[in-house]
Amino acid sequence: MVLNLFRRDKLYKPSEQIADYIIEKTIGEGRFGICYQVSQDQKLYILKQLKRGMLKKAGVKARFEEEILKSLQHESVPRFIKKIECEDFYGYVLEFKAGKTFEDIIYLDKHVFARAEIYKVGHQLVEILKYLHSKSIVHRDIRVPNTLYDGQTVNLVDFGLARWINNEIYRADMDFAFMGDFLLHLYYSSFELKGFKKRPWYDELLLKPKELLLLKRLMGVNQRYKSIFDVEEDFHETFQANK
Ligand SMILES: Nc1ncnc2c1ncn2[C@@H]1O[C@H](COP(=O)(O)OP(=O)(O)OP(=O)(O)O)[C@@H](O)[C@H]1O
Repeated sequence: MVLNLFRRDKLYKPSEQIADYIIEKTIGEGRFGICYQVSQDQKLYILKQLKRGMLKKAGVKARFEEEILKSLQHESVPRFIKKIECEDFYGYVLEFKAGKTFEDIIYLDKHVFARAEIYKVGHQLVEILKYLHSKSIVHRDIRVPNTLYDGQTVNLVDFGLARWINNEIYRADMDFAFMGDFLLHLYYSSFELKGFKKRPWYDELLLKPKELLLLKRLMGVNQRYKSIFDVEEDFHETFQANK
């Protein structure tokens, strides 16, 4: 059955059922879709409902997340379980990944990331990017609401903006500025503003010279990295030097 694009989107409530899955709760609603936590046989999953408006406007682009997730097999990326398509619903079921978003950990829990933990998290992110880029995929949305952490493992979700690298519009190095910005959120978790004057991050954070250069190159303030392997090399050298 094919989704009727002209009907309004139905919002599902806890204990309602879609295919064989029971809605446990709504996690969030964005411009493109609605994200639910669902269960089947007491196991948790994520169900993403794509909005009709977005399916109409974005056309094939709306299906990239699905195609890309189907092509990936990595412990830090949710597995694509199945597509659900009927007159009332278009979406898919994904593996549920443990952990809170870094957004909640930093801004709700007020967790402070020391340098050793920034290294642990950053190292996992580099490994995920190595995998994605080796598969010719650029994520383009690595941000604190799209990364989950349970204190040990980092998981990357939301592949809605991910694309196949074509070295023109979609380049692997697009992920580096996101990675730099993500790391800055971790550094800022321990930052206390002294005085009133807000300065740029590279002036106000207390960073060692190699850390500063790594972040500046990720952010494109200094010459941008060409490949994730160059990032990896500098990342490890930087943190080894700081031990
Ligand atoms: N596989 C997953 N396992 C656990 N939680 C997940 C998973 N996928 C998404 N989430 C949670 O759901 C939230 C929304 O997911 P996602 O960003 O993929 O949906 P979205 O509809 O694209 O939202 P937005 O439009 O706001 O980006 C994430 O911030 C995360 O907390």
